[in-house]
Amino acid sequence: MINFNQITKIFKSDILVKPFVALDNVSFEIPEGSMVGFLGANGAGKTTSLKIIMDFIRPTSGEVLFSEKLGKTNFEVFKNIGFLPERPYFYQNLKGEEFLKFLGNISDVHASDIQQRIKYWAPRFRIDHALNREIRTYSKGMLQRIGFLATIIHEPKIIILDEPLSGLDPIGRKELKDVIVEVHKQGKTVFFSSHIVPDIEEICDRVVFLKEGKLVYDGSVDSLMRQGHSSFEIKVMATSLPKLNAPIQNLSTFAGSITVVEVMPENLRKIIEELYSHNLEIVGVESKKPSLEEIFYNIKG
Ligand SMILES: Nc1ncnc2c1ncn2[C@@H]1O[C@H](COP(=O)(O)OP(=O)(O)OP(=O)(O)O)[C@@H](O)[C@H]1O
Repeated sequence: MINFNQITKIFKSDILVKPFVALDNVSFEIPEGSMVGFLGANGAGKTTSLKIIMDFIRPTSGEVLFSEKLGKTNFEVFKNIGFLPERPYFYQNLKGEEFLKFLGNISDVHASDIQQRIKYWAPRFRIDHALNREIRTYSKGMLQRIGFLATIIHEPKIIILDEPLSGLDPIGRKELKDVIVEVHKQGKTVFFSSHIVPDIEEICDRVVFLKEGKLVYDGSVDSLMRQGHSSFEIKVMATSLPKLNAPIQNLSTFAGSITVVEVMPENLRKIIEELYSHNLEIVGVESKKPSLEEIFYNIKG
């Protein structure tokens, strides 16, 4: 649906300051119907990429290609994108409902459609109870939810959210993730940036990972998870172990009387045989899959 194609962005703020390469020949895709997490540490280039997609800034080289399903002209394309910036501006004196109506109006949505969409979405966004209150009284979680609702009031085909979950407590994050999932289930393509891997692992089917302005990964969460090597943990009833010949990954003691030996699958049998040959009692063997976070830590940029 959106193809970010060989984009480089160099910031040159001053003739005396060295130009800064914020994005270095980055390409990735946002396929139609997908939920894509855009991952990267602070300063990796996520916001810069989103600004380029939204045409707020121009790339130094490369181009953003939009599928015809989004529209044939720039005007049509951007009408089909809902964007929630990292720090959205809210009219504090407006009530929630007035704010949504205002935004629906400037997006040319018919008044009866705005009303119908508010009626449908507000309870799902758990904001219906506060629509008659001024926005100044909203919590951060409520602001994020009404901001997100505002981005879908004109029924765009794709929704782009810049760090929507940052600064929210666990309950606020769960509530917002629930509505992101709900909106995606209704057929919308979703692209959101985050630096929190478990959030992406939980709800996304694809992930784009940037590290210091370079693309490290663009693909499905499943195939990335398969790249992580599973290991096994063998729990042995002993406070220490004799020297073992087969290679082990890690050794730790647990509850003062159990030693946990981590081994790769190909060494599991050899280690078990060695432990038995020393008359040690094995009390458990468990497969240990790395989390997406552990896999990312190990990816080289
Ligand atoms: N206008 C600018 N002029 C110079 N450098 C800039 C400009 N905008 C961004 N940068 C630099 O580009 C790099 C990428 O910034 P960007 O905001 O895209 O990162 P990010 O991945 O969104 O990080 P965060 O998670 O902190 O928002 C940073 O080092 C930033 O300082």
